[in-house]
Amino acid sequence: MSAAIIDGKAFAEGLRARVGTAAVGFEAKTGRKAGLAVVLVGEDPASQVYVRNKGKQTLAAGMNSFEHKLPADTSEADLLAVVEQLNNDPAVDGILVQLPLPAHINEQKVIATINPDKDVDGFHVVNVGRLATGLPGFVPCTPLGCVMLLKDRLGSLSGLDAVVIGRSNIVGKPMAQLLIAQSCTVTVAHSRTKDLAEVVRRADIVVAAVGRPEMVKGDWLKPGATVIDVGINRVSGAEEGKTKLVGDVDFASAANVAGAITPVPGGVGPMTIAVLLRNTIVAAHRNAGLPFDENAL
Ligand SMILES: NC(=O)C1=CN([C@@H]2O[C@H](COP(=O)(O)OP(=O)(O)OC[C@H]3O[C@@H](n4cnc5c(N)ncnc54)[C@H](OP(=O)(O)O)[C@@H]3O)[C@@H](O)[C@H]2O)C=CC1
Ligand SMILES: Nc1nc(=O)c2c([nH]1)NC[C@@H]1CN(c3ccc(C(=O)N[C@@H](CCC(=O)O)C(=O)O)cc3)C=[N+]21
Repeated sequence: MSAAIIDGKAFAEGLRARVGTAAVGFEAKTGRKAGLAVVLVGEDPASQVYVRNKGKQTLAAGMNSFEHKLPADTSEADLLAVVEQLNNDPAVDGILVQLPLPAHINEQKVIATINPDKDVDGFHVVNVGRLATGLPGFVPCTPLGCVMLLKDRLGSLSGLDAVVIGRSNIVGKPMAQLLIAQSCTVTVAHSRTKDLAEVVRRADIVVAAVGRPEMVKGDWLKPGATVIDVGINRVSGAEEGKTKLVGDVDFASAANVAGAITPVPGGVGPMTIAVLLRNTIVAAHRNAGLPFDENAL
């Protein structure tokens, strides 16, 4: 193995500590804690773990955590009413509705109901538009976390060739927007891309957000490339009956060719939660009309 390991877990710890300091300052100025509301519909075990981790880390950063767990058969109208109530609650600065939602609920309708100024996930069309046009708004947590790791590692990204594999609204597309804003030359690959390995071989920066365990192999990479593995795939482990997490990149072969690579777990995942807390403290200050230098976080 020759690649440096990009320690997302350590970077996320530092970011959460800085958010915690800002949260103390917010409470001193306003007399109340910043608050994040997380809404979970249904009992998907993985989602329950994420929501529990978010709640714990929110409290640890000195903010209030409001968890709304609704049964899987909750109607769309009832969910929209919960979102409206959170929009109108002055103790709530950020709202996250855990995705995916059960099939009978229209996700776009739910996202459209969230007040864009409390949309700490950055999924509302208003925030998507703000990102695309370079206006201040909220940027989706996972891609913003990826850019933070890239800038920490590489400094300026200007002029670098970046390939994003995946074009989802929550990772691939906002990732491409952020890399354009960093002056990368960006290629977005997806399931219809011809000769993906050749496309990836051109890249100085590879971001894999596919959802296919260990798909990207070491011999697809330009030597020295920086590899950000967004994938979270639970697969059967070495021991009978046990599972483990792997990314979308075949870590063992990629680490022989890449210059630097994020591990799974311990890479992008912890950054996602830390950026969620960051977005929440930013939302709290903005909505209270308080000045705040978010670039200092
Ligand atoms: N670490 C974290 O914090 C987070 C991790 N994730 C993880 O990231 C991964 C991606 O998530 P998400 O974006 O929501 O997934 P989606 O399923 O929404 O999107 C997957 C994308 O990958 C593309 N794709 C699928 N198969 C191939 C293939 N064989 N070759 C090239 N492209 C392909 C799809 O192409 P097409 O559009 O043509 O169908 C699509 O654009 C998942 O593993 C997910 O668990 C997600 C969010 C946060
Ligand atoms: N509205 C919404 N916003 C999201 O941001 C959102 C979502 N819905 N739905 C699901 C995905 C996925 N996601 C992750 C968050 C943390 C880890 C994480 O902490 N991962 C740890 C490991 C966790 C474990 O061991 O299971 C790691 O990679 O080290 C992973 C994935 C956020 N998502």
